[in-house]
Amino acid sequence: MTQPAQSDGQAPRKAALRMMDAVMLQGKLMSELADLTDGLSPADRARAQRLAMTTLRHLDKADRVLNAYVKKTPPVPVMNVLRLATVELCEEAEADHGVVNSAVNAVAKIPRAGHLKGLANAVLRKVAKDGPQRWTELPAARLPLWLRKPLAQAYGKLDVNQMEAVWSKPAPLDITLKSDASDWAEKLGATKLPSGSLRLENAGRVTGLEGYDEGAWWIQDAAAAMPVRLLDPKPNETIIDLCAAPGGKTMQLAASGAAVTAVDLSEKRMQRVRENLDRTGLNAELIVDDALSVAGQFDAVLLDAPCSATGTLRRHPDLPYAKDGSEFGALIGLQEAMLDHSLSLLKPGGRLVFCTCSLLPDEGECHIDALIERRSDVLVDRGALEQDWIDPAWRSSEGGLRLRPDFWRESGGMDGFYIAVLRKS
Ligand SMILES: C[S@@+](CC[C@H](N)C(=O)[O-])C[C@H]1O[C@@H](n2cnc3c(N)ncnc32)[C@H](O)[C@@H]1O
Repeated sequence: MTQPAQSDGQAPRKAALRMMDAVMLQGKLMSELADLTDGLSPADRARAQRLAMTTLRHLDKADRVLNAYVKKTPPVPVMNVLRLATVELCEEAEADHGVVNSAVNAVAKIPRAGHLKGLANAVLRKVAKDGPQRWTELPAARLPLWLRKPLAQAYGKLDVNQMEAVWSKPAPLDITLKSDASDWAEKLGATKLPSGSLRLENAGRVTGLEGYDEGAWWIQDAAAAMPVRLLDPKPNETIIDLCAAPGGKTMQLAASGAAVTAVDLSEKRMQRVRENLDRTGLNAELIVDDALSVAGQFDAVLLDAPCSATGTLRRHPDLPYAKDGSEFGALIGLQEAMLDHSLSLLKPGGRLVFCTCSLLPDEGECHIDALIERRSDVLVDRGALEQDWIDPAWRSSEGGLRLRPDFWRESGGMDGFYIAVLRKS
């Protein structure tokens, strides 16, 4: 098979711009846009994705640099060309001449905006001259207001600044080991985090790392591995994992020796769970269905409910620009229904871990507050959070665990998550 030829650098830029336009104008997530890099070599595809992600990560900072030179904001596709070029000049320190020329040519080809190429040229020459210095003086990029406002209400502006500082850097690679009694930290040159996950800086190609092929570990953010650590699964317990794909938590549960049933609505995403279990040599019964339709009685339930994913912005800087919060009301309703249904799957005395990778209290703390009000047979298990790797300040008043991106920030932060351990009488 002939490989697509390596390009001169224009193809990745063009693809990055197509992706940014689709995120900002059509509300698409980067994960839905793989077809926009069709025909590119693997190296160009990776570069296109990196350019788009880096520009989205620093978008507000690029706008603040550009605002000094742009009097009237041009249409989004033109603005995206300017933003990409600004990030290349200021964050990536690419050569001025190539970046400016490429951007001017890109603007010339935008339908009904070609006449703005002169503006692009003038603005970017100024950015090339003064932008890199200004870049170093600016604080980390701010989130769009629709998301910044509720986070500032929940955590205060200063703490949101700290979260934004963590989000301005790419995430390290965290992995979960199949068996804790192993020397993988040493073999991989990784740091062992207090919760047991391993962290690698600049990991490179994941599939090339030692232990990947033999399934000794899997990629999982340290925060995402905490719900199962708190569920504390035991061999032969029956555990149902609701909303399981791509299966990070399913593998943790299966590795404990529990009898695991994993449920996900998406056949395509469940295929990822199958592949992950095959690679790691772990077992679980897989059911493709709506979590609200499954029946049975289990010793424990893990509910990792679908949510806004606002805790995962380090790896998904596209999310604040693809979304506007309008879908979140429906998600909050679904989470409440799933929480009630999960409790119906629990044997008396059983335990349920509810979690979301969200920073919005409406998708975490508020659910547990409301649940305690409406169910006298459910208790929040505060004792489950008495772990030496849990900072007491992470515990919230209703008894759950609030994880934030700026926790462990000296070693690279973590995903935002909410976790509560519940017991049914
Ligand atoms: C946050 S992800 C789960 C991550 C997973 N627990 C892990 O650790 O790898 C949410 C999942 O919920 C699934 N989902 C959404 N609505 C669902 C429903 N009604 N029933 C079952 N699964 C659902 C999605 O397909 C998605 O895979």
